Amino acid sequence: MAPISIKTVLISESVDRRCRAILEENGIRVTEKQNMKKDELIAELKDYDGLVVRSATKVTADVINAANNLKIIGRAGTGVDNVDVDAATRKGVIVMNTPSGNTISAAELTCTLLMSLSRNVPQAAMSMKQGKWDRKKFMGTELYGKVLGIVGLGRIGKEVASRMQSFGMKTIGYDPVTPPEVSASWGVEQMTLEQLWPQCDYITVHTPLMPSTVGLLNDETFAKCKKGVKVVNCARGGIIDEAALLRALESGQCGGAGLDVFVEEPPRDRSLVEHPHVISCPHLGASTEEAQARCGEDIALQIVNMVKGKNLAGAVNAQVLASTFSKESHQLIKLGEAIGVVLQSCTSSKKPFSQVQVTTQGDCMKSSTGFMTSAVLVGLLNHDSGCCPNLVNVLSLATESGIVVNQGHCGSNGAPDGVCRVEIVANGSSFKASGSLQGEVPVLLELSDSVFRQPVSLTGNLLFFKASASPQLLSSVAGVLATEGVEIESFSAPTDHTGDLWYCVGVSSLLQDLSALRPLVKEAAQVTM
Ligand SMILES: NC(=O)C1=CN([C@@H]2O[C@H](COP(=O)(O)OP(=O)(O)OC[C@H]3O[C@@H](n4cnc5c(N)ncnc54)[C@H](O)[C@@H]3O)[C@@H](O)[C@H]2O)C=CC1
Ligand SMILES: O=C(O)C(=O)COP(=O)(O)O
Repeated sequence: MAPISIKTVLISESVDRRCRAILEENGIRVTEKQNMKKDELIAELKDYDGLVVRSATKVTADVINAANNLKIIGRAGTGVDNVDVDAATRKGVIVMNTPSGNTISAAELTCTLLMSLSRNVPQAAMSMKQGKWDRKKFMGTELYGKVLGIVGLGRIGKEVASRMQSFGMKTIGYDPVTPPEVSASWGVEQMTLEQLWPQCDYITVHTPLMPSTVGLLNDETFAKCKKGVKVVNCARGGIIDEAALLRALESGQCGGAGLDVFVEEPPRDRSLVEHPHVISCPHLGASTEEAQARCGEDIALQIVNMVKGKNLAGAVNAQVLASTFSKESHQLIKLGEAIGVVLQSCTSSKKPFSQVQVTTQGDCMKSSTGFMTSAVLVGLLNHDSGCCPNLVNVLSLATESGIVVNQGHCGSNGAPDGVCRVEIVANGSSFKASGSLQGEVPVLLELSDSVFRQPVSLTGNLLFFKASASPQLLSSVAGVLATEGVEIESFSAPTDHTGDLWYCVGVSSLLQDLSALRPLVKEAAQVTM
């Protein structure tokens, strides 16, 4: 892929100074501006190519849609729920995070809250500060021998498990993705949530916030738990339903909660924070010097490596891009886009497209099918008014336009290796094109039923026309072009000579108006590559 140019970055939160330093060392201008209201952020962001945030900046659809230069949103941390990733994808903006930089810190805070819940440390410390010496009130329980349920066995869940095992806790858990044998290898027995709830003395949640995890612990599931169960949420506010938690605390069904995160941050409703059995922190899971240094450094390096065309790490919405960071793939993307452009120009009177099928052929294209499909779509949709397709957003743009996209790969079976075949359906008719690389140059091998004798080099100005073969065809076309002051630089004719077929000439400049060709040809289109 052509390197993405990022010249200016806005950092809208307190991100470790290494982030700014690394970006600036690599020629990127950085502005740091914190605590902006939404309108200020919208006004400020229009001048930037990149935005770096933590969890407090709400990068909503209206912020993204107003930021016409924005190419990347970097999250110096894990959760991207404060970023409207779908809106960013539609706008062609890459969203990337640094998912492992703060794992240990979040796991350590979780363990701290579990331990504090078992021994009432924060409440005891407060009472000491008030001059008291209350040994009876803060009687605790051991963690040893107790059961800890871990919901979400990803990076943080795993680290919490191994730490709490060293206290002699039995760790059980649930995760729809992590295989049971994997979690068993780090001492967590997996089971269904129905089986898990009644067994736990403590429950800690470590999932992302998404529709399936909102309210995982609610009135119904609290009722299935042991009376007095203690819960910790160091993941995202709302995974434990806040109203249900308050009710469970008041009824004694829940014996205590450690909360680092809230649905609204800071929470205006203080009922949970002020509850005597709740200990809470102002979203401190990642607030350690080490985690911030890692996340700040990681996000800056990831952006710099992407800008330099080295690799794409941490992208959450642009997986197709990750495999495009090689010289070979740059040329293949050019090929895909060029085939798309040719097809869109030669069928422009027949739009809209309803289907696009992209097939890569031969072993050397095996891992290219995904990005070739996106590249072809970029070429096909490039001229649609109001949409700026790129490899990040083009699949969603195509789906939104009702285009059915299919992709596949086939062996070459004796046919040439390294060919990209495209078939589109527009207004019920099918059109095909295929191309490949000759050296580094993208060439067109076929267009509809015309197989070119001399592959068309997809560079410069190209004039395509459909006509029936005749000995005078080229000289007549050349005559019209000469009248318009346009020189022919190359000519590709089809191998076949029957019926109406496509021809292509490389020209010194595009014609002002194609109508001069109309008496000679059935259809004509011109493109600049
Ligand atoms: N409090 C803080 O400052 C911090 C909070 N976090 C939050 O912690 C959470 C976990 O982070 P990581 O462990 O790094 O993420 P991860 O992606 O490594 O792990 C999340 C796990 O949750 C699982 N999961 C998804 N849906 C589930 C469901 N319905 N039930 C059970 N498991 C489900 C996934 O399969 C995955 O294994 C995230 O929400 C992240 O934003 C992360 C760092 C700091
Ligand atoms: O990384 C995460 O998911 C976090 O919640 C940390 O958030 P923060 O960077 O401290 O605002």
